[in-house]
Amino acid sequence: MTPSPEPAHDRVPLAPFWRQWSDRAVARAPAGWTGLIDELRDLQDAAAASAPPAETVARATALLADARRLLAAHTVADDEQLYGKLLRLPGRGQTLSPPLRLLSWTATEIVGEVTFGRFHSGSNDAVHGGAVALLFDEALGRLSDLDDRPPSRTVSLRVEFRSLTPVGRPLTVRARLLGQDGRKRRLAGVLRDGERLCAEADGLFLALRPGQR
Ligand SMILES: CCCCCCCCCCCCCCCC(=O)SCCNC(=O)CCNC(=O)[C@H](O)C(C)(C)COP(=O)(O)OP(=O)(O)OC[C@H]1O[C@@H](n2cnc3c(N)ncnc32)[C@H](O)[C@@H]1OP(=O)(O)O
Repeated sequence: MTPSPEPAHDRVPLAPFWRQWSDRAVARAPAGWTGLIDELRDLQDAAAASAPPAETVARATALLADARRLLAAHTVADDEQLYGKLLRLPGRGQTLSPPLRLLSWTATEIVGEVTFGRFHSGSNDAVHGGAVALLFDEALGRLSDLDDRPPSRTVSLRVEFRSLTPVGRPLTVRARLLGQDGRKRRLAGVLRDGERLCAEADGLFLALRPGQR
């Protein structure tokens, strides 16, 4: 299959480890795989936003159970899964966090755009705080491992919620690498709705030792 990467994402430099990880998943992904993931994301938003009558609930539940059985018949080990591994796509082929569309990047800073759907709403059309933290983990994690830096893992992530983060609007996320000390990388991020600051974060990421899992 050929998931068509957005032009900007296609140019993001991937370190050898991640290139191999992603290319292997791309090579194994069947035709239509990214369409399935997009449908799943839209389904999550539609379910969160709906208040259907009982007949619709029964029909949708049966359809979902059918789809679940179809997929479960092809369960593979974590190493073999495709979900989340398509690094050249904004959403990486996963639905846990909303697609992060990179607009620009250097070795020490990325700027991206993200739109949270109803699935990530807490209440008041505002994004759940845990989903905001998830976005920061994703954005800081991508910058931490960008270019030729070895893979890292989040050790700590602190989020300050400055104002409500709206659902359904394109937001800007900016992540910066503040410094590196051996295996330790300090990163910071801000999330804005236009000029308004929604949240900011700082995180510590630790590069894995060779062979470390
Ligand atoms: C399109 C572009 C794509 C680019 C391509 C990117 C692809 C990528 C995409 C994925 C983007 C998603 C990104 C999600 C990333 C996760 O969410 S990772 C999952 C969440 N994190 C975890 O589960 C971590 C769990 N913890 C661990 O696994 C282990 O504790 C760790 C992190 C491996 C560290 O263990 P270790 O190697 O044994 O390290 P250890 O010797 O304990 O500590 C090393 C140093 O760190 C310090 N340290 C350890 N913990 C702490 C702490 N909490 N606070 C301060 N210092 C600490 C130690 O004091 C020590 O310092 P020194 O003594 O060396 O000065």
